[in-house]
Amino acid sequence: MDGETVSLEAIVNNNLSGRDLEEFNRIYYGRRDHHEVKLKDSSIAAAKDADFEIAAYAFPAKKEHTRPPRIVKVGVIQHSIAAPTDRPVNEQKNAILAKVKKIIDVAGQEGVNILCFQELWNMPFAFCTREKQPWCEFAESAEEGPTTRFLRELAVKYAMVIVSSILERDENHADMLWNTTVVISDTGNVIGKHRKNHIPRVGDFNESNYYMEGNTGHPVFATRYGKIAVNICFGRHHVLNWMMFGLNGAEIVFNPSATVAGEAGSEYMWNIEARNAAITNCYFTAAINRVGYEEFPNEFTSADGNPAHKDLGLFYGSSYFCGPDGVRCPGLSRTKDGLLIGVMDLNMNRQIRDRRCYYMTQRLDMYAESLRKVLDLDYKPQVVHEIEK
Ligand SMILES: NC(=O)NCCC(=O)O
Repeated sequence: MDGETVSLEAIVNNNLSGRDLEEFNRIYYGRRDHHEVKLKDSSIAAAKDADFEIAAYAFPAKKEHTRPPRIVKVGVIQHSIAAPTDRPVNEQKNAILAKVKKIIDVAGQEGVNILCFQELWNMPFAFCTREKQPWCEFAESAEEGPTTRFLRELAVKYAMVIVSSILERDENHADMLWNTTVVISDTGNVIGKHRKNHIPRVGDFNESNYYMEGNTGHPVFATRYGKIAVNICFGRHHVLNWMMFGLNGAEIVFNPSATVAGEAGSEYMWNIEARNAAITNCYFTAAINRVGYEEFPNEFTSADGNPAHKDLGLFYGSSYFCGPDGVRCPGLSRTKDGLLIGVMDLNMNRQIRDRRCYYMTQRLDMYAESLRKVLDLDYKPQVVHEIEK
């Protein structure tokens, strides 16, 4: 990935210093100082060895009289694929698992409590191709498949909740495929799963050829470390999707994604959407994207007049966290594998809710009534015209 911009942060840090940099940080990130958290020397060495970036930031809340702090260490991993896409399915999958295990081990040693990966992390994002073979063979059972079994052991070993986005094959329902995120408890049990609610039909994202819109609603998983939910990739463009997780009590919402720099993925929106969701819903968000180019054996087009091509473009990484106050940390790089850790005091959610009253001022009743009317076949938009006199 020579020649690619490394990150927005690199551009800013290479060009600003002193008061200008502080002012940029205050206005853009929401605070002058990123509250960097010190990492173990062994983690830094392991990251260097395995060639991934590692960074950690704190999101402290105010001290309260009646509740102790609720500090949770949250980790997200972004990574590229690990073997060419023309290799046998299991070779490709095992290569990714082996590579990512090194990052999970570092997260475990850093005491990460909840860890989330990018969208469909154990396979190439092959849905651009529209080919069914061999890509459908990456699908596995959410509860009993090899990826879940692999992670269950690590969840127990590190007392870590793991949020794993995979291509699911539901053998109990006629072998159907789903884009599913599995939530594995620190006990090693599968707490539950959520299926992607909004399936893209844009650019090369031809996912609707493979799976349908999810049927699991907006579940919030009550883990030992906090209540979490998953808004899978394209769902980040849908504000009501984010809202429902908040209404169901989510304290942290993960957005495992696979998105590219072009119009279909809209890199300029990436830094806004999960951040806006954190603000309007007063919860923490974690946006996680894939990294690198994934070239497929056969060319494909997207019926947009552009020449046929073999890859979707650059998956630009840039994973980040945002707090309910809208303060975010620097993102990981656009080009490199990475582990980002956020040390979050979940007390901040209620503190911000009390202060800003966004839930209290929400007017759900008014919107429920308006939405009911919009769904009527004979709905007329509420547009007021000037009356000519
Ligand atoms: N994976 C996925 O839903 N990508 C769609 C493109 C985007 O909006 O990011």
